[in-house]
Amino acid sequence: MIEAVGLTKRYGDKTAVHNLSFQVRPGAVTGFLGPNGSGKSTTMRMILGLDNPSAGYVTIGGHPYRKLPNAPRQVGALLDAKAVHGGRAARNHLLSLAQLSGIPARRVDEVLGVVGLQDVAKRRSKGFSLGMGQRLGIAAALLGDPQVLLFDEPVNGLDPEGIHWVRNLMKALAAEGRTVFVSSHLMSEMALTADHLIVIGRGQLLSDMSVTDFISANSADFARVRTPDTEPQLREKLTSALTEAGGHVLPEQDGALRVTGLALPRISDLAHASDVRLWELSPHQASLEEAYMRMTQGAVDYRSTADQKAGLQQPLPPGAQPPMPVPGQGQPGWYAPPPPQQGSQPFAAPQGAPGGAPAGPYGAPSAPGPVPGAPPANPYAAQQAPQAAQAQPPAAAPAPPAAAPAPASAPAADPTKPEDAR
Ligand SMILES: Nc1ncnc2c1ncn2[C@@H]1O[C@H](COP(=O)(O)OP(=O)(O)OP(=O)(O)O)[C@@H](O)[C@H]1O
Repeated sequence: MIEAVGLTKRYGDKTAVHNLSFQVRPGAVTGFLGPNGSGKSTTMRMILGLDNPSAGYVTIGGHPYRKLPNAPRQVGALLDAKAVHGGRAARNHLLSLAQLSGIPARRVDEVLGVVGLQDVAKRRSKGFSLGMGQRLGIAAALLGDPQVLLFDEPVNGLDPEGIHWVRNLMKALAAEGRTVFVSSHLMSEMALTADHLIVIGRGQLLSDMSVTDFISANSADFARVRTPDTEPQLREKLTSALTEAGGHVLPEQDGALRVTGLALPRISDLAHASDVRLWELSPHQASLEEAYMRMTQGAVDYRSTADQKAGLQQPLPPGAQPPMPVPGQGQPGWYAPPPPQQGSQPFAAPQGAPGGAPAGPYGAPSAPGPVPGAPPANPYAAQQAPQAAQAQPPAAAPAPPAAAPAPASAPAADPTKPEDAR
């Protein structure tokens, strides 16, 4: 088990991680989610003893990483897949790591097979694609057959088949009773892979719960209501009636209304009592992706000036920043999620539940191609530059920081800067 207590990391004026406490248990995949710059890599580096906490502590199996006897046999990590000697053949890279930790050479060939790199084992890794680099990094993490595994963005650069394989690998490792801690930006991917989620924003804990609970606590049911386009006054009339009845009404881009806080039959009755005809009254549920974005919205450091999430958010006064989310209460100013109790919404059953893909043996990297039942891609995934990611078992060498520091002042208001300025 990994346990963090009051973990804090400051770099000068910048607090990268603030008073973070959580546990990562064995036998489950725990997803570690947060926007860019929220402190995921910093937390992982502290877990692996590569950075010292400014306050608090973190242990693995009750010991700080640096005090673990034969740590590479107990903990494996993929932090930055580019942290390899590019001139070395893949097999030789793994062999040198194995020799440093007293791991027999036959294990190198085993892990090459597990990640599907056996045919390119003699090729220099500098010619590897991003996906091959990730696989090599995962091989390095598995080398010591450790009980505890940390993966920082393991699916970065992988094609759908690779993503599917990583998903099944994580699940299989957890099913063997190992502790698997995986960071990602992709809520949709984590919903399929993880059993438990830890969500942070600006270094602070926003959520620590099972995926199932996260879905029921954060996926907001809402109704779409449309009045005749030809009579805009009916829309106004209905908006007033629904608001007076305690509903929360926001305009959709196509002229419909998005209503939360009122059941469908009640909306229908209110429309009838107000003498408003309806062209549409339909149940909907916000996706998990939306729920995650709602939760982390106030904790996003880098945002495009053309914000695709605008439709989810209530208008803010000019120049105002969204407030930080309050743990357990969601994001102020966003569509309010329903209260977490079950059955309070008469419409729309939860969708996007985890476990969409069947678990498979992790020694089969050539998994079937398209991911069945995979949710739509995160619209932000395409905006993010592929991140340098690298693999390296923690004992191999003191790792350089996995991510370069961001500029001291967040470029949120600067349209000349990319969304992820690092
Ligand atoms: N060595 C460092 N010196 C100064 N600031 C740093 C350093 N490392 C990280 N930071 C800052 O700490 C914050 C958290 O960074 P971190 O890399 O941990 O976030 P992250 O959640 O992993 O981000 P991403 O998802 O983009 O990889 C950022 O604002 C970053 O700029």
